[in-house]
Amino acid sequence: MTALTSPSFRPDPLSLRAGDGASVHVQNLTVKFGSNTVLRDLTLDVAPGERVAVVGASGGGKTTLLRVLAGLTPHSAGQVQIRQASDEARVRVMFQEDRLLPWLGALDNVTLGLPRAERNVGLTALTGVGLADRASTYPHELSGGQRQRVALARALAHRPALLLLDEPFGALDALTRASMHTLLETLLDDTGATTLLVTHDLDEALKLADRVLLLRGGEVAADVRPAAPRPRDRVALEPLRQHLEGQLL
Ligand SMILES: Nc1ncnc2c1ncn2[C@@H]1O[C@H](COP(=O)(O)OP(=O)(O)OP(=O)(O)O)[C@@H](O)[C@H]1O
Repeated sequence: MTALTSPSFRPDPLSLRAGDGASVHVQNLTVKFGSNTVLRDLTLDVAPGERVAVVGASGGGKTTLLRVLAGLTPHSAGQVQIRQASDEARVRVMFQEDRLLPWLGALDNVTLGLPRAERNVGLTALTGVGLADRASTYPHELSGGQRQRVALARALAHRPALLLLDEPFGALDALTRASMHTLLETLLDDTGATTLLVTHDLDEALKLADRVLLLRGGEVAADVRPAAPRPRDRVALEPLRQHLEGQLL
């Protein structure tokens, strides 16, 4: 029985905090689709609260890694453990498409699947993404950026210990994406969730992550930690960006 589901539990309406972020332990992970080996003997440890960006050429296995962590894709060999010290680790995924239900308003989309006792967190999350005044607005009445903010609120309202983001801003224009970066940084500081972000955008990776993992041929080709503190200065990161870019080609 987790503390979150006990009848006496009253979530703090001002907090989206996940508790401790989850730790992720992946050992000798292999994923094959038929004769295609997509992840090959991959070993990875992620510490609680760490933010990892996963980059790499198209088809390199980034989404597959995320889907294995989310329990959506079975693995062929190896071990995957997701642990949270104080609770059962909750895992949420956010995709490039918002995947909102068109017949539900924003708040109902955010609270869908939440236990009744936790529904008030939905409004906190919607407030966190700046859309409290659009609670009853339907997805088709929102812009693409606003829909992704609702999708982010939905992920955060579940207070995940592990947040998996698969190209969440890939379909947004550059300005909206930049404002989503700022928003995500603030919200992640609030939640403490361990985060894996799959992205094609090296600048996004270097701006948001504590650690950048480059996948190539189903293996970890680079695992680097930008030394600069956040918020990061683009100029200071340029040598590291060029180094990673060289390995992406
Ligand atoms: N369900 C599946 N069945 C068969 N093959 C699959 C399946 N899912 C992924 N693959 C294959 O696995 C490989 C890796 O795909 P994956 O989506 O993980 O790569 P990616 O690095 O996320 O690529 P992109 O950057 O283009 O999104 C590809 O060759 C893809 O065709």
